[in-house]
Amino acid sequence: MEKNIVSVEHLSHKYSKNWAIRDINFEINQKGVLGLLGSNGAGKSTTMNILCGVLNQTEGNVFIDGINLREHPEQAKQLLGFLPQNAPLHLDLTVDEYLRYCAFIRNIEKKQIKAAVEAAKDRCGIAHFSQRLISNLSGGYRQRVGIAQAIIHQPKLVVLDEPTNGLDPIQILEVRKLIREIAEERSVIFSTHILSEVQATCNDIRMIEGGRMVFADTMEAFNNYILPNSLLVSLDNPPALAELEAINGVTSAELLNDQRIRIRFKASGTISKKIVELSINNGWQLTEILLEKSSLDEIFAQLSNRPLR
Ligand SMILES: Nc1ncnc2c1ncn2[C@@H]1O[C@H](COP(=O)(O)OP(=O)(O)OP(=O)(O)O)[C@@H](O)[C@H]1O
Repeated sequence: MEKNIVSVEHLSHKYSKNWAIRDINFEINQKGVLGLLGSNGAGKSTTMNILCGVLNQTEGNVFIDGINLREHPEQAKQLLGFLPQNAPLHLDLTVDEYLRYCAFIRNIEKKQIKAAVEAAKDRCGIAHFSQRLISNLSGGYRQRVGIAQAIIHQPKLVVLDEPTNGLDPIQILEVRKLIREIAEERSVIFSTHILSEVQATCNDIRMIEGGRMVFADTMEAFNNYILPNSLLVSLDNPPALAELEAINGVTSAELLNDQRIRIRFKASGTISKKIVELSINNGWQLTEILLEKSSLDEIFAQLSNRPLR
């Protein structure tokens, strides 16, 4: 069986007196994209910084390809590339100068630096900007340069902290595509507070809220978990709530005002159809029907109260 590229065991960190993360545990496979989702202040950057050896944890262990990061930092860090939230770019250097410098500090042999720089530029689609000053690149291209420095030494794991922050919608799509491409050859973990970002890019998801892990599973399991389970209906001639609650699959009906009702139901795709049919047959005069989607805050609240698998 393949070894996990990352194992995080009982990780906790405290800044002065306050715990930022508590008892975080997860593992990452050798390939694919893992999304670390959490609202602002949830503990994503703290986790990422520890994972990359930039911050020393208060408790727990991180293993990169089986190597204890704290005990053997140099060996473990050779296996990973990191793009922090604020990309460590030197704006007054050209793309080539900067990447050559990154290759040098990554201890790539002198005679292999040119090839490493070319390969990273090709992978990230920036070869045509080799001689351009980084200060003259757009946000999306700067981020590509940031990703290029993270993969210049061909690491097995790439860690990206909020890599699409501050980009425009087209740049976001391009950076997401690049992330998926570089994950074909290695494992990528990236953090974000945007749910749709994880849904669009990741195979697996880990959610942190209030410093604790509240969800750890595949993207598919997550999407099934957050399927809508309530409907808002407006009826000009509504029946008694008990009549709605008697419909097979409905778990509750709540009157919001004279005509608006929230109907909660067990996972099933047929409830809306049934309500429309019953409205026609019974003269309830349906004027509006919509599936309610949970907000990210609601999802976090639900998940925080749910035991981890
Ligand atoms: N250097 C620090 N000193 C003290 N407290 C800190 C420090 N860095 C982070 N914190 C606190 O730790 C908690 C977790 O912060 P962290 O930056 O890890 O969260 P995050 O999920 O990355 O948030 P964001 O998306 O806003 O960057 C927050 O309450 C934050 O205020």
